[in-house]
Amino acid sequence: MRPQREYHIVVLGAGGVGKSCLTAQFVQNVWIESYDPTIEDSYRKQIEVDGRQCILEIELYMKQGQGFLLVFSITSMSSLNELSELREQIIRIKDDEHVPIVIVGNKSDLEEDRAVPRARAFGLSQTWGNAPYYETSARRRANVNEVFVHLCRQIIRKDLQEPSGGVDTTRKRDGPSRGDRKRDKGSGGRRRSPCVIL
Ligand SMILES: Nc1nc2c(ncn2[C@@H]2O[C@H](COP(=O)(O)OP(=O)(O)OP(=O)(O)O)[C@@H](O)[C@H]2O)c(=O)[nH]1
Repeated sequence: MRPQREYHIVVLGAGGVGKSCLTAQFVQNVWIESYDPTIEDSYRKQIEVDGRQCILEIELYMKQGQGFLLVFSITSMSSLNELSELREQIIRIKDDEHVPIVIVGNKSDLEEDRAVPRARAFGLSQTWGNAPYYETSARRRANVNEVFVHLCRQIIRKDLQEPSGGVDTTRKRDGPSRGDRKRDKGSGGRRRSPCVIL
């Protein structure tokens, strides 16, 4: 079997778009109506992508992230508009125009409240060099695996071109626990708060 690699993913987007719910669905297969920060500490997931075992770990720090899920809510145009600035920050911080990004329009179960036409989000994805665009529902667990797998696949592809990208899975982790980070978020405001999976 191919060796395991560990990849760092960052989930970003405006407050309330569903970052925590998407993550909980992906990692734990649960729908959390009202997010409870106390169950956060086991977020780390091993998946197989194209025959490779990958450990996904979501990081708080953009600098560490190798792939980014940029999440908005299809019920909020402003949440889509916030993504452009986030992408610029990512490119600046990573110093890489081609950093793996997947755009995620969450809350697709709320079609009747849609404020972002699909074509609008798709248009944005095209201006970002055809970044993949998915509509997801954390509530219905629609397209949840797909966004993480697609992002992981992009990271793998990049990792194969620039092999220093992945992280040795035996390395020691440092930094605060996910719970600490989530609590910090409360004092730092809701905008652009990352969802951290460890
Ligand atoms: N209908 C619907 N509601 C959702 C979905 N995903 C999340 N929500 C709701 O949206 C609200 C915010 O979800 P969170 O996952 O906490 O959002 P977040 O982006 O992590 O928000 P912050 O922690 O503030 O950054 C919650 O009330 C969820 O129940 C979805 O797919 N469909």
